[in-house]
Amino acid sequence: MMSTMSNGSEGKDRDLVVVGTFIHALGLGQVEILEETALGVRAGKIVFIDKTKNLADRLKEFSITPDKCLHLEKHQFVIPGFVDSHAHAPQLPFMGTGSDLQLLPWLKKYTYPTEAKIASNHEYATEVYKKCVTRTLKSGSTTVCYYATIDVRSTLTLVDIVESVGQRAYIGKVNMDRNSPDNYIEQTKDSMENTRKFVQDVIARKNSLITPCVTPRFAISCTPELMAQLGDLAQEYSLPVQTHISENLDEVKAVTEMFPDCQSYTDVYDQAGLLGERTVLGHGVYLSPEELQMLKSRGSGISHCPNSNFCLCSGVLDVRRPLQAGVKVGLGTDFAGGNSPSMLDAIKRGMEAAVVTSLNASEKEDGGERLSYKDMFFLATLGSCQVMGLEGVVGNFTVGKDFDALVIDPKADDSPFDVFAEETIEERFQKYLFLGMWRKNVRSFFSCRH
Ligand SMILES: O=c1[nH]c(=O)c2nc[nH]c2[nH]1
Ligand SMILES: [Zn+2]
Repeated sequence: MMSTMSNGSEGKDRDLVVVGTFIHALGLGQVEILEETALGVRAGKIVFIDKTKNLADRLKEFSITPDKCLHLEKHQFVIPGFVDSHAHAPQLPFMGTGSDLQLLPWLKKYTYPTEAKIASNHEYATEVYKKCVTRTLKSGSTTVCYYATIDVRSTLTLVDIVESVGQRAYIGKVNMDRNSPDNYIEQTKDSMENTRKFVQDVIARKNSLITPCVTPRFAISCTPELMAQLGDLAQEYSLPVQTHISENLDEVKAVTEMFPDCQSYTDVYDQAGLLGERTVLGHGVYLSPEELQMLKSRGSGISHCPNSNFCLCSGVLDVRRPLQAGVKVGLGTDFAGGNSPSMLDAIKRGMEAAVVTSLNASEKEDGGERLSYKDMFFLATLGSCQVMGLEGVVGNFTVGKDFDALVIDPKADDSPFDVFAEETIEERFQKYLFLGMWRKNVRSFFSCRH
């Protein structure tokens, strides 16, 4: 059901015009359906979007020959590639297991041993990362914000693999200099030196699709000294930052006790200079109104990870709270805390979280209307882009942005849902979001150069 259209590495300079139906989000709750539309791409960028009836004029204007036009079938439609704003590449081996524990014991029992094995066994790391990137790409995530491990060599291998398939990614070498197992911990000095080495290596590749991301794991596993130096590094190289915040009550309590001089969990990161306009904070379930105000003033955003919040019994984020506070929000899979690499799954879990939070809200604290599938689609595309600072690059179909898209075919062989002549495009689109399957319904990706 999912198909990918590739601009192909050799095709980056080629012209392409896609003719058919396009569906994208313009903002929260705002989904636009463009039927009988022609979208022109030159050197990977969208150069025009017009009604099909004006196609001949547009081809002339851009000196494009008709053989460059790809006419989609009536039942197919194009959506932006999904943007997974929070994923752990080395956790793939245990995805789908380990939901018996909550966050802190889960890290000890499942996560750290798996990540330590990947950090010390390069062959294994290569196998896991190849499988991981294949999974995310086949799920329709053309952009991913990845955590790797503390090891530079294998994290660079993840960069190689992501580069080889043309996925867009932020990739972070994880930093951990305390409260971690003896075989999976760094000295502060080594952590910084290795991070700088990693950053410089990735920048030297000059691949505009891949950005090194400063990645202190979370406040519990990083000293204030390390976090402050990482904040300086992010500023020195103008880098994005990713970390976890306020995911689980035991975690929040531990952070509060560890940092008595900070006003809040958010203040811990603020004091370290880690809160900027491209800071992606995973979870944010228990943030206070004051913390949300601080995030808004710093321009930092939250990656909502509903699947992981359910699987690890962390809690249920009422996404309306950060949104109403003016904080940017995107959607993430957070595998293997979450048990799926698919953003279609994240959308479904996000809908479930929206139901739970609206049922739980008392009349007095009514947060407004329950979020809709349109809101979830926004979070999974443009919302995640806003959090990652990529809203000017991808996330929807706008002239000047990169053409980064999935061609959805509801009638693909073995499609997990049925279509009927009388249904509207919008109904078919909803069916895809709730019943579609990543590998079956996507026919091709655009902008992934593989
Ligand atoms: O969901 C999570 N996954 C992790 O790997 C992690 N590390 C710190 N906090 C975390 N939360
Ligand atoms: Zn995570």
